[in-house]
Amino acid sequence: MVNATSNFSTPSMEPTSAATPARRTINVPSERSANLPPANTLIDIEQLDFYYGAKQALFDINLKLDEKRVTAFIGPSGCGKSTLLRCINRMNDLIDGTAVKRGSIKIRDINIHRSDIDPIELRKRVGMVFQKSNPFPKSIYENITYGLRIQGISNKAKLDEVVEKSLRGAALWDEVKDRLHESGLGLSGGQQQRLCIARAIAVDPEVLLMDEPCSALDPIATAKVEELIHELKKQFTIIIVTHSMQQAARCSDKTAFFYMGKLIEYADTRTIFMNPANAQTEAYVSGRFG
Ligand SMILES: Nc1ncnc2c1ncn2[C@@H]1O[C@H](COP(=O)(O)OP(=O)(O)OP(=O)(O)O)[C@@H](O)[C@H]1O
Repeated sequence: MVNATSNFSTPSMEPTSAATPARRTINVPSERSANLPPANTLIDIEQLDFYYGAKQALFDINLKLDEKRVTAFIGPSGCGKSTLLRCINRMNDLIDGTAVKRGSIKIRDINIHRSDIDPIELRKRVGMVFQKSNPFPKSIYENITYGLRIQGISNKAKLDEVVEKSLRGAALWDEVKDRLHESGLGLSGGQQQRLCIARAIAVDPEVLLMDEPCSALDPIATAKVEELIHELKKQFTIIIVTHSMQQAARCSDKTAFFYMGKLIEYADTRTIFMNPANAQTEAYVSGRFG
């Protein structure tokens, strides 16, 4: 996936001593440059305040997410990355007491909280892949076709076509083409995660939200999913929450850094890791907190 890389250490703000932890060195692929051609905004988040009951979890988030690019959300535990991700397909609606109290999220200029928007339809357009792979206890074939069958599609030729296309899209076809009718639970952890990605893309979404999709995977399975993300962005807009700075640097075109429910800095990934504007971002990406 990645050809050339440039090594760097973030410039020091203070001398490293026994009292200060060693700084991280992040490799940012040279293709993650600021020279990407401009992209259209697909998702426009404005002045978003989000609450769990009385507790405010997101404060005045303003963020424009590019179409057919990969954006990484990074920041220390509890800063609101997953909350914001789940706002984008209204998954938080499923949690009692949650509310967007101010602001908006628009996808292609349509406010996703408009009264005529059906959250189930929205989630077809904005698919999600979770930290822990969660295949249904069904065959590989049925996992992929589940969403289509719910939509009333039962034509076998059509279902076969989508199964092959989705599994190829998730770089899993060659590994499972001879066992499509065996249980998805019989696959390895990495294969199960790619099966979940195949299931998500089978309904042809525009956006894929990925919440720490590799955190339960070994390095080889992680590398496969990262390679896949690189391929998938040709077709989908991808937003990935990750705790791995290396993963954000390898996979994403833009990175948003959050701290305590606020968006601190958002820029192309190379800038965030090599030349962040904000001292908190610099401290986080260089490993001095979080
Ligand atoms: N279901 C919930 N009910 C109440 N508070 C919640 C709920 N989910 C998250 N929170 C709170 O909202 C804040 C943001 O949490 P969130 O999970 O979005 O952070 P995060 O950056 O994704 O963290 P992590 O990296 O640990 O997954 C935290 O203070 C968290 O405790």
